[in-house]
Parts: sequence; C-alpha cells; structure tokens
Amino acid sequence: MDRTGLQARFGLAGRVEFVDDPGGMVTARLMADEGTATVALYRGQVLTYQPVGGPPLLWASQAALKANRPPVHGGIPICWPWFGAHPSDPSKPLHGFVRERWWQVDSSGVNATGVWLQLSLSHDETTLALWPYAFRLTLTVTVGKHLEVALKITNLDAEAFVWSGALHSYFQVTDVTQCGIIGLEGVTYFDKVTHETHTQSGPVNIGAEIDRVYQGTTATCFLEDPVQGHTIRIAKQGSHSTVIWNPWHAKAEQIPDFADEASTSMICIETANALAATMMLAPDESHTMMAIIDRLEKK
Ligand SMILES: O=P(O)(O)OC[C@H]1O[C@@H](O)[C@H](O)[C@@H](O)[C@@H]1O
Repeated sequence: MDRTGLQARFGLAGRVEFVDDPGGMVTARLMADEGTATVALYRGQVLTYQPVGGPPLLWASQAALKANRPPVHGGIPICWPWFGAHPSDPSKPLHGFVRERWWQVDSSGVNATGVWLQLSLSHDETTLALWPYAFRLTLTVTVGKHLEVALKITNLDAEAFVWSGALHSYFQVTDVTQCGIIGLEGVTYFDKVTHETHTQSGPVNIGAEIDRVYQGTTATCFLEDPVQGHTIRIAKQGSHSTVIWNPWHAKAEQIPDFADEASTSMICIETANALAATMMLAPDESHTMMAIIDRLEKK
C-alpha cells in the first residue's frame, strides 16, 4: 500500500503519520505527548525513539538507511526465527529472514499506555522455502512514557517448531568506553569472540569487541551514560537471554555502512531468546517477547 493509502487507513491526526525514511522507504511516525518513534514497514524495524526533553536513545547507521542495503544496522531489527547463524545451514541469512521483508500494517490507535501501531508478517512461499513452518508474527510498537516493542509469535503449523530470536536494539551513547551496563552481575554468558563461558562480575564495560549471550536472565539492564547524564533502562518480558554486541573498530571496518566512529557511539543490548533460551511452540501456541525502554535522568 502506498503512503497516501496508509495515511487514509491508519493515520491519526497528530499521532500517527506515514513518512519516508532517509532511503525513501515508507515509515510510520508515532507521536505521543511523552515522545516520538518511527517504524520502518520494510524490515518491521523501529528506527528512532526520542523521549520529550531528551536526546534520541537509539543509534542507527544513516549510511545504511540511505543505501537501504541489508542488513540495516540500527534501531531495533528483528532476528527471527533463528538468532545468529542458522543452526545447520550457514548459507541461510544470519539472524533469520524477517528483517528483509515488508510487514503489513494491521492497526493503529491511542490507549492509556500511548500511541501504538501494529504490524504483522506471515509465512509465504519464500519463507517456507527457508523455514518450512506456517507462522504469524505481530509487532506492536507503543510510545508513551516508555517505548514498548512486543513481538508475538504464533505457530500456525500442524507441527511444533523451535525458534530463537532477538529485538536487536542499538543504543546511542556519547562514548561507550565511559558507559557501564548494570543488571547482568552474576549471570553466566557465552562469549562468541573467545568461545568461552564466564560469569559476569560487576558492570559490563566496553573497550574492545564484545559479542556475548547472557543466559538465563530476565533482568532489567541499565545503560549508564555519564557524559549524557542519563541512564537508559531496558526492561523485558518473555525473554530469557540478553545479548551485548559491539564489533569495535577492526570488525566495524569490515561491515558495509558501519562508520568507524559507530564503535564508540553505540552499544547493542538485545532482548533475546537465544542458545539455551531457544523455544519450542506447539501448534496454535503463542509467545510474546517484549522490550520496554525509557530514560532515567540523573538526579
Ligand atoms: O550484521 P548483522 O547480521 O546485523 O549482525 C550483527 C551482530 O549481531 C549480534 O547480535 C551477534 O551476536 C553478532 O555475532 C553479529 O555480528
């Protein structure tokens, strides 16, 4: 559907409007009294979130958006139905296939939590060729006092299926080397850089490549940015692992559209179900994984 058709069906005066992102792709802008967010319909990807009175909280590669070259690093890409490499076939796309598809707009509205938009994506011939199960995903993005991103996964198949995935959130920081992530103390993680397992002690600090899957954790994370003078709070539901990722300078150079300075101005804290948190869904069963993001000002 074109932008005018979307505006006529799902636009809400002063609350929901359809605009183009820097790459000319149609994007929904949600405007609440407490903040704004944009959601790209291609990829089903939240691109921006800015609470009123504060800076943007999500980082996105402007070069990637302009070029519209997959994968677009930034905002909140959705990894599904597998996280990372496909478990048995490395030729299949990293992080699954739903971030390179058009999502359908189902509805929009305003409720007590804020301004919301619901998108959905279901199986088709191309998804069945990559992954042989019938499914439906609904993505509900709500902006109010927080940004809430809820991914509901429903098994429409006659067989049970196993999935892993993530809301792969990129956060904007001033200088990541001065930040700390609180909330993962005592949690065991698999380090994808060294292939070792360790237990976190104290805050997570970043000064080199980091790619870790923290396992068996439902904890809220707090990203402290002393230069900005605020903390970004990332709470979650229906998620049993948290992924922390920054490619750092050398790896960033190998990623198209990932400017070198991005290594110090962003950090991914991903609401995930990965590795040991891989889930099985029986026919007709659903599961919702949700990230709830807001900003705490330094008192
Ligand atoms: O470049 P992509 O496909 O968006 O993936 C980025 C990164 O995503 C992280 O979640 C993974 O743990 C990393 O291993 C991966 O490199």
